[in-house]
Formats: sequence, C-alpha cells, structure tokens
Amino acid sequence: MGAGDTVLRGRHRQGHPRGGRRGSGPARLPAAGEPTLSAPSTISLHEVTVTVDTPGGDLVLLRPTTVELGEHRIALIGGNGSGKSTFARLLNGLVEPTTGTVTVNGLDTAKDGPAVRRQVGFVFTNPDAQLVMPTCLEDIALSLRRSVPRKSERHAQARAILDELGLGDKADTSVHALSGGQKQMLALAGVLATGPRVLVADEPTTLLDLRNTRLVAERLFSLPQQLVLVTHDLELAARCDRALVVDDAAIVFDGAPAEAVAFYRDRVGR
Ligand SMILES: Nc1ncnc2c1ncn2[C@@H]1O[C@H](COP(=O)(O)OP(=O)(O)OP(=O)(O)O)[C@@H](O)[C@H]1O
Repeated sequence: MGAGDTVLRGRHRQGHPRGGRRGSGPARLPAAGEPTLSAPSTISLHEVTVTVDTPGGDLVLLRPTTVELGEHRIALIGGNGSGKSTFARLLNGLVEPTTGTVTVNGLDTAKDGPAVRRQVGFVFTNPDAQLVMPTCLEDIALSLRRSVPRKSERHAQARAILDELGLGDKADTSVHALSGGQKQMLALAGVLATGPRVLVADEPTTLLDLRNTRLVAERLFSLPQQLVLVTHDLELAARCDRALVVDDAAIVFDGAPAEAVAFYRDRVGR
C-alpha cells in the first residue's frame, strides 16, 4: 500500500462517492510475478475531520471524509500543504480525528493507538526522524525487541537484515554516517522488522537521488504488506492499485491511478 480479490473487494464495498469524486476506470490488476497481499487489511475512515487550533482560529486540515482502503497499494497525491500527511498520519494514530473514527482491521486509532501502531508501520520522508539508536545494528535490533527476546538471537537477525540491505559492513557504524539512500533503506528495514501488516510511507523518496529512489521504490513495491504511499512521484503513484488526489484538505478524486494522475495534472494545469 497485493491485489486480485482484495483490490475489487475494497472498491465494491465503497460503491459510491464518499469523500470525493470516484474514478470510473478499472482497478489496476497485478502483473505476473508481482507479490500478493500477505494479510488483507481494511482501513476505514468514517466521517473523519481534522481541525487544529491556531492563533488565527480553527484551521481545517481534513474536511469530512469517509473512505475504505483495502487494496494492496494505495497512492496519495496532491500539492504541497493539501493534507496528504495529515491523512497518512491518521492511519496509525499519529494524528487523531477531531470528529469521526479511523479504524484499521477494526481497531480504533484513537482508542487502541499502541495496537494500531503494531499493525501499521510508518516511514517518514526524513529517515533521521526514525533512526534513533547510535549504530545500524542497534537500530534494527531495537525493532526486533518484541519478537526476539534473546539479545544474541536479536543481533544475529539484525546482522542478517543488514547483510540483505548490503549494509553488512556498517553494523557498528553510526546511523548518521550513512548516505541519505542508505539511511532510508535502514529506516524502512527497521519499520519492517517490527512486522507490520500495513506500511504507510510519507514521501519516502523525496530526499533521494534517482538511483536511491529506484532502490527504495523497488523495495516498497516488492513488499507483501499493504502500502499507503504519499508521493509527488507520479510514476510511483501510477504503479499503485488505487490513487487518491488530495486538495485543500479533501479527497477530490479517488480511483484508478492513471485517471487520478490525469485528474491531478489537469487540475494543476500541466
Ligand atoms: N498541527 C498543525 N497545526 C497547524 N497547521 C498544520 C498542522 N499540521 C498541518 N498543518 C497545515 O495543514 C496543511 C496540510 O498539511 P499536510 O502536512 O497534511 O500537507 P501535505 O499535503 O502533506 O504537504 P506536503 O506535500 O508539503 O508535505 C498545511 O498547510 C500545514 O501547514
């Protein structure tokens, strides 16, 4: 956020425009050899709004939105400040709704925050926001602490993960000594090591060069987890199964990615 029945189920349940205009095109179906969704999840927003107090008065960050997300990969696209991160942060309880409810597999993000966050991993634009331990090995080991109680086993698994990333020789290196691309791959691996069913990635390639954008994108698109991807990269959005266009704190289009991208380009006049 890999499809088949899951793609169609999420779309059929919704059935009519709720929270925005629906696209009419067919859902994108997975190509042969693509990973399939490991454990279908359902993310539901029911009459959700987000408003914050500011010195200038109430500021609406999300207008009333009802939407259900069940596809393997869902893109959120839209201009700067449109409300994409607000929407993304609602999905793991980083932002709580002012009104309405957000549930992930039946868990309410406002009431069951820790349980939701065990199911929904979040990758930030800037990996420095989530690499918290001094060394690469310790950072991955931190993510494994729940699932692997024994320290020696935890460190062995962390080393194996670093080897897979091509960072085996960086185990004892400071996380701050990595390149931007290496940091983002490490941050992503750290989130995945917690075993989430859903991954929300908020512009994970925005700070990366072309090569690292591709590396991170290939990793994201090879995952069996549901992926919700906030991105300004319209090529990545087009590879998803469904895309939502966010503008002025509302979902203004929701449907097939090619149509969503066309809608967005048209809206910004290019
Ligand atoms: N806690 C907050 N208090 C006040 N304003 C906020 C708060 N959070 C977000 N905003 C404002 O709400 C608007 C939407 O922010 P959001 O981060 O969701 O946009 P975005 O679409 O992710 O933008 P970008 O593409 O630039 O990252 C912005 O104008 C932002 O400044």
